Amino acid sequence: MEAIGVLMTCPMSTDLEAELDKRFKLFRFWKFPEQKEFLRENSNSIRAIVGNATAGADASLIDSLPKLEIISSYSVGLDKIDLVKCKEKGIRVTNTPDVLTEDVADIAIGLILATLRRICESDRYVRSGLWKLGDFKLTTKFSGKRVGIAGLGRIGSAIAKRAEAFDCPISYYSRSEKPNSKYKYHSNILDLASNCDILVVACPLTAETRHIINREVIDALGPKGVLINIGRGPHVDEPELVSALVEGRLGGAGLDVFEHEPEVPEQLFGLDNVVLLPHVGSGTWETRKAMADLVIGNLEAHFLNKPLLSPVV
Ligand SMILES: O=C(O)C(=O)CO
Repeated sequence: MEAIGVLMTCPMSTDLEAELDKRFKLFRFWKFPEQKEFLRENSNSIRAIVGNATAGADASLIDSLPKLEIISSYSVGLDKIDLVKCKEKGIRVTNTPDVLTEDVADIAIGLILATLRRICESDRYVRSGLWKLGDFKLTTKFSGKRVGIAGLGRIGSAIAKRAEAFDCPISYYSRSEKPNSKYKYHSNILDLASNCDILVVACPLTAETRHIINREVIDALGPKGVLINIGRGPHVDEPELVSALVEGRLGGAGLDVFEHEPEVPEQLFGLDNVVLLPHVGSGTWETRKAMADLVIGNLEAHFLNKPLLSPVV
């Protein structure tokens, strides 16, 4: 397979790069400042793309690669890939489901605890020597709080399972009710937000779910409510979120993703009721290795004419 050209869209894992280098002819797209010229020269040798949650494959990249057969994404989310175009052109698409579910659900619970119990602020309190001047302020209990989940897929369900261990009543919103779920279903996000203390965004980003967390939803969650986002930044109308937090109309937020990441609104930096993470939901050695194995496994399966391991298209 050494002659098969694989285009990696951005830096994502040096281990994955090394493994791809061993098996394929790997092109590192980000190393070519003149990308148009690069594509003119190399488009006929590229048969696969490896993308991720930062850089996938839009219609123009797909159209510029006449020999493209498969996009193997180093992510579960597919919002950076033009799936309609792939279907039209018969290009296969794979992602990395399941292997990252536990890590992302763990980080959601971590964000809830860090936000309610002010773990990051407490840490800063100790480091800065303030403890010697007096005890830290009281914080908010997590156990027993009503947890609402937008999107009860693999990750949403894993978050629900974890929150159950904290004795939290769980409810959820999704496009349709899950027939076998024991959790309370709300057919719209506004009802969910009005009936929970902590709202967790765990759905895929689509045209339908873009800005699903808007001003109305934030106001329904209210000054004691907390928003947790481990989905995608564009699920949230970010300027509305920032103004609600600054004005005290929302109780707090724990965010792993941002609308224009890695740009983060600076108004958030001064707020102690907000915990900010640099999109690290799946960022453990164990999970990233499993994701890399899946990316390679899918490419090898495709080029050996075997069934794909995690096909989407
Ligand atoms: O896999 C994804 O889509 C991620 O965002 C990982 O955190």
